[in-house]
Amino acid sequence: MDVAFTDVSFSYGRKPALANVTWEFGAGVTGLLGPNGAGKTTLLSLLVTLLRPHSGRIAVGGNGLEHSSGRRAARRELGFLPQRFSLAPEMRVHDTVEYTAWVHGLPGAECSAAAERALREAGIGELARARVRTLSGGQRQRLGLAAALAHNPSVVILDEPTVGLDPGQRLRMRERIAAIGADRTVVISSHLLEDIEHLCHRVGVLAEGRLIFAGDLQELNDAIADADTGSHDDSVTLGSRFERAYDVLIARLEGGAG
Ligand SMILES: Nc1ncnc2c1ncn2[C@@H]1O[C@H](COP(=O)(O)OP(=O)(O)OP(=O)(O)O)[C@@H](O)[C@H]1O
Repeated sequence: MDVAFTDVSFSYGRKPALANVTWEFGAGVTGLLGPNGAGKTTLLSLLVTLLRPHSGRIAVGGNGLEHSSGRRAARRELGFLPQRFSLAPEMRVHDTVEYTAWVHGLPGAECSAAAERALREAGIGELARARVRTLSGGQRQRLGLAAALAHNPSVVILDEPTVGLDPGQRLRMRERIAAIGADRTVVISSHLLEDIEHLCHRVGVLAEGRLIFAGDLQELNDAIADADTGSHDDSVTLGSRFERAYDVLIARLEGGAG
């Protein structure tokens, strides 16, 4: 299912957070990169209809979010894992996701099976009977992912899903996201390139509310290599070069765009 932003702007009061963003992506895993404060959460919040653009248009599978009927139709297709979410510690894992499926409007008789499917997809099927309070940080995060998948959405939005995870948990989360992206549209935000370079073939880069790059990973790699050292040294990870080259990259891409 395709997602399209057309000339979208948003401000918090008088403070601009997104300016004239035009960006489209479809099936597979798309990365949204940018430093803290770049506008990633704002862009994702607009996509999941928590915020409304001040100008421009967003469409999910052809449903324009400017109309209430379009927002209703889009919400059925959207699953969201926010950066921060709370869980009821005494609830069991399965019941947590079953409840989320019900909140999303699934018929009561289908919610238990939907929870089982979502937990399997998130890679924590074996924890269905566990109490939430007994889960590790990585397991909690995958429970959040299962909750986002409870109503089997076509578009899955993950806001910094690997923040605070140790390397092993990060890897398991990455594997689940890759599998989920095999037959859905997934967008994942991060301020680090490390996960994105393993997961995404398409990338958008936000800086100070503007989309300064949209393209495939190879194009980004080339732009970073040029900005960083002027050479293409494959022995250094793209992530570490991205960190070093970020300011130069922004200046070059802005220069190129202007
Ligand atoms: N509720 C709010 N009220 C006022 N300003 C806000 C609010 N939320 C975000 N901002 C500002 O809007 C800009 C974009 O913030 P946003 O959270 O979208 O960025 P981000 O890229 O997701 O950053 P982070 O990685 O730190 O979450 C920042 O300058 C931020 O300070």
